[in-house]
Amino acid sequence: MIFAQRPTPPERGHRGAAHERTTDAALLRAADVSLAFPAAEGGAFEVLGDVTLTLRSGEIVALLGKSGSGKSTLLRLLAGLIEPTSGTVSYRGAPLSGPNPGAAMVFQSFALMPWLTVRENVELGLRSSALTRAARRARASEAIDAIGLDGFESAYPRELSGGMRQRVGFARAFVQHPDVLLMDEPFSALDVLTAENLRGELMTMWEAPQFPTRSICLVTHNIDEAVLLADRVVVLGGAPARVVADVQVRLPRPRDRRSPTFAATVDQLYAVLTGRDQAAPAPGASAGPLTHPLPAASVGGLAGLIEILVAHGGQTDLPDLADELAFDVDDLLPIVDAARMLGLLDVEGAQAFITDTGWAWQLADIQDSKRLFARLAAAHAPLVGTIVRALEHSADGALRDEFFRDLLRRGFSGEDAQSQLDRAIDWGRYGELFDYDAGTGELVLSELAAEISAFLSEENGAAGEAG
Ligand SMILES: Nc1ncnc2c1ncn2[C@@H]1O[C@H](COP(=O)(O)OP(=O)(O)OP(=O)(O)O)[C@@H](O)[C@H]1O
Repeated sequence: MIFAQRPTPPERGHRGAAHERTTDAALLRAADVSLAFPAAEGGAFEVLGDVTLTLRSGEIVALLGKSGSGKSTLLRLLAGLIEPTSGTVSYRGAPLSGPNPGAAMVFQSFALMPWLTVRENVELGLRSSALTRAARRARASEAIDAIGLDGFESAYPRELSGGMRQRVGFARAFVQHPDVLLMDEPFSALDVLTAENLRGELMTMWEAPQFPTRSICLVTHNIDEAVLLADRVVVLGGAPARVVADVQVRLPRPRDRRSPTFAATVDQLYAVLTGRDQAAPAPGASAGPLTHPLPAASVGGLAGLIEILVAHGGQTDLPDLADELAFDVDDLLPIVDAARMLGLLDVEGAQAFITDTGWAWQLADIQDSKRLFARLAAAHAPLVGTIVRALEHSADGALRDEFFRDLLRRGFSGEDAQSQLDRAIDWGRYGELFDYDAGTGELVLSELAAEISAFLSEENGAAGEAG
């Protein structure tokens, strides 16, 4: 590794090995930052709410959270690529007013220019520096060697494998000798072995005394990766997102996935990600379609999860289950959240249990299971309940999908609004609460919905009297 052999670039000064360079010095700090994007139909879509995060010299911080929790948005704020709606982001004590001068980014998609060679892509990292052409070339060669791309300087991205392309992405960041390296899911587009290899190489560089970067912030949705690489795992959750946990990983490097502490830390993070404040509201809690989105799960996915739990005797450890199914946390958690939202499943720590309702759903015949699902969806899935009520109050029990899409676009981006509606239609149709004609875009109330509504209002009335 070149960074392990060459002297430190003069402008950065010398540092000790990674474990010796940990200090309390704040390199990069987001203080009480909030960020709202304009919603598709006016209004604002609040992604981050009062998030505070400090990156200190000598540490690797992983940002973990479910899909859409605002991890990439926070990383872009730290990079100075977007401005917070409120709060400040400062680098070495100075508030940012544009791209962060001390940070370089690595992207999931590699973000290479297809018409430029490897060397030219790497030199792009220095396009705004005052270095001479010769100095740029020398720095590019150093970065290319460091990441094992020597011999490929004149190749074009299309000639390279995914792993080699991401090496170019790394070299384009390293060439800047960044104080802080910001990485947005850098390994998730690579195959398992390539990703593992590149993670190992990054850690070897990080441990080398001459590696110029003092702090790394890594966005990931992979708990295992976070525990493998980070000194601290910061979990984002909620809507708008805030920091729901900040977990120290006290394991020596290189880390052993088989160590009990590794497994215990993974379990702890699973418990945070599936915790009450992370998931949908408790059944019965008041919640709306904009504040409590439907988790990304199909009815088939829900049924599959419950069946798997039944095969495990009704209870399982979620990290073990994810391993067994070769699933990422991102694949499993939305289904777990949806099952909890509907009251089919309960989670304590990293353990998931089927509830009595879950057993009843699993054991019922097809018609009864549809009825039960309809009742659960109408009562506990806010958007499904809203659609049923809106159809009931329409003149002929029918409404165009545009009506709901417009409502959702007050709180979500256009794409997210559409996926929320698709999910609600999937759930509602399965439960035969309403039908949907994709050709005309019309949602039509079914007779069952009226029956269920009457049942639910009776139930609510009884609960009100009891309360
Ligand atoms: N430029 C934008 N305009 C409007 N909405 C946006 C924009 N960028 C992101 N969002 C929305 O903000 C939310 C958070 O997105 P972000 O990409 O930060 O989440 P994430 O946690 O990184 O998700 P993932 O793991 O799926 O990449 C999402 O709902 C996304 O649709």
